[in-house]
Amino acid sequence: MSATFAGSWRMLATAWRMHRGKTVTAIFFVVAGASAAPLLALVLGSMTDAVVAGNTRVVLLAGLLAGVLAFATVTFGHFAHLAYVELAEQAELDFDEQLITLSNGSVGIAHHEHAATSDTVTVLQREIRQFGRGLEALLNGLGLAIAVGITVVLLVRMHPLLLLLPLAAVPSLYLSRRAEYLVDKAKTDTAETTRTALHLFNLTTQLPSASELRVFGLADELRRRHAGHWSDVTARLFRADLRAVVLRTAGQVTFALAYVGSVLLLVRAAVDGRRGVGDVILVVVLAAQINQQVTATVTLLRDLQRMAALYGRMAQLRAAVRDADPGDLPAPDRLRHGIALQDVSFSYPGTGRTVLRDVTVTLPAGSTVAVVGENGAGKSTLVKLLCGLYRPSGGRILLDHEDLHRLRPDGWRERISVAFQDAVRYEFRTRHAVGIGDLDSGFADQPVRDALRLARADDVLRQLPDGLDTVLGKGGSGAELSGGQWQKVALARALARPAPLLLVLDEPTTAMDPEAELAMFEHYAEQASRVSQETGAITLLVSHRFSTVRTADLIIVVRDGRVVETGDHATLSAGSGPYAELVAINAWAYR
Ligand SMILES: Nc1ncnc2c1ncn2[C@@H]1O[C@H](COP(=O)(O)OP(=O)(O)OP(=O)(O)O)[C@@H](O)[C@H]1O
Repeated sequence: MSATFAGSWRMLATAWRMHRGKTVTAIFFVVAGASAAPLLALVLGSMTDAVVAGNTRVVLLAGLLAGVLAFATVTFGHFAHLAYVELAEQAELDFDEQLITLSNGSVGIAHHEHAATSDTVTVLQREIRQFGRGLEALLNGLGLAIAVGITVVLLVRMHPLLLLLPLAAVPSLYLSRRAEYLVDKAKTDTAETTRTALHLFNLTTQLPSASELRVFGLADELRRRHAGHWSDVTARLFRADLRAVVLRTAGQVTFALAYVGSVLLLVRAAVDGRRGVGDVILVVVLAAQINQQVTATVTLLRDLQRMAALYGRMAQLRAAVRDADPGDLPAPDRLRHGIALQDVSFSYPGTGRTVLRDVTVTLPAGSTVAVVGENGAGKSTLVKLLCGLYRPSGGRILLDHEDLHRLRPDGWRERISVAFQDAVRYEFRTRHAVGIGDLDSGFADQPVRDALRLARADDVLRQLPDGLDTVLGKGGSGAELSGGQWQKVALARALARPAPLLLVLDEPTTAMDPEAELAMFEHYAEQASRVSQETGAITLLVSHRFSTVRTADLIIVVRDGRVVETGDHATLSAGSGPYAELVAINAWAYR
């Protein structure tokens, strides 16, 4: 219960933060509307007594007052609704932003790997949309508390035993809480299956997978799996809902019995002449209202508990993404020695498998380094560690003798640039899809054009109907690009950042032909070597193309998570180690 109160309090604080005037307006109308209902019962009772006594003046006055109270009961809720519905929308936006901030706010991306965190995010994405109902429940709860207070006072005046009537609501409330817990638990338990079903749904309805689905004839198979997962989720949620309904019904039956008892109590008193007809009317109306109040309380509590759970999940997420001791040193202006990996090992969170082990290698300042190895060797993982997206499970990464994790994370991120293997396709205007690589440039024409030129993407730009202002992608009037063209845009984005200390090109050019890749890389490396004289910048290339790799100052060969060889092309290819083997296979494949 204390979590529900804490959640309610936070919800009120959220509404207050969104808009004070609207919060006060909503509270006023809800409270006034709710108080009007029990007062209406009182006035109706008095009016009935006045009718029986033939007192026309009181009948008229009470009638007028009853009209005003009935108007307030019926309409004030709508006025309140106007105020809180907008508050709720603002709050939902605020939650969306918090969720985005939390998902992106940590130094690394390790929290995305934890199934529990992923499930929390899945449930939050859905529950955030319920904030409006939660806020409505909270405001109505306030009104209800006041209405119940007035009702209790009026009932006790009639007969002390009638005080038991609201108490009869307690089992109902308890059982409702239990029911809510069961439903909430079922949602958490089914979150993983829901996520899989959503993934399958996206696969079967979206463009990126459409071709493979047709070629492999996967549509029926994926539809079957999707249906299977959804049926499983639906069945489990239905079972939880069923148990919840049984519990809630049991609680309400208890109250219904108490209601009938109270009315009988007053009817007997009226028959004995101890009470007037007006009192019977008052109690009949009040008891009916209590019934509504209890039903409303049960629903309200359910919504409030759901909101409390939302705040709880938000706190869990905040704790999950909080980084242990993020560094606070500034990133260096230049690299003097380079980046040294010392006995680095790594396992992805939640897996017991070591994908990098005992990696000890130095990337000298000012050099061009190539990482080669078979699929799954650990090349991209190495890149992610260098970017600070994960912390090594063992060993250290030193930047000029300073541990990478002692640096302020955003400081280091400002000094690196990466074209990832699976680069994001930003369906933005071209100037934005490239310009976000260097937000400081303000998406101006020249830097974006320079980056596109550096990435050898001038041809892509030439065919865009509105030049830099062409929206990329399928959506609306967008221009869809080929896989290689998307890669060039991603590469331009990485190259847009001026003078990074570490530029990583993680197979960003697989869709380019080898000559184009080599020309791009040589052109870039030439420019980079000029800049790196001053800054000691390192260019790290992950590639399977030996024509490009051979130009690197240092080649690192990774196999099964270990660095098995380092050196330059001439030395390594002259030997008989893994690199020479790979070169021979490559030469044979391309002969
Ligand atoms: N997010 C992840 N969670 C768990 N394991 C992962 C994750 N990403 C990669 N791995 C595993 O780590 C190992 C190394 O993967 P990595 O992507 O670093 O290889 P790679 O050398 O870049 O391969 P490729 O040349 O195919 O891109 C693989 O066995 C892979 O299954």
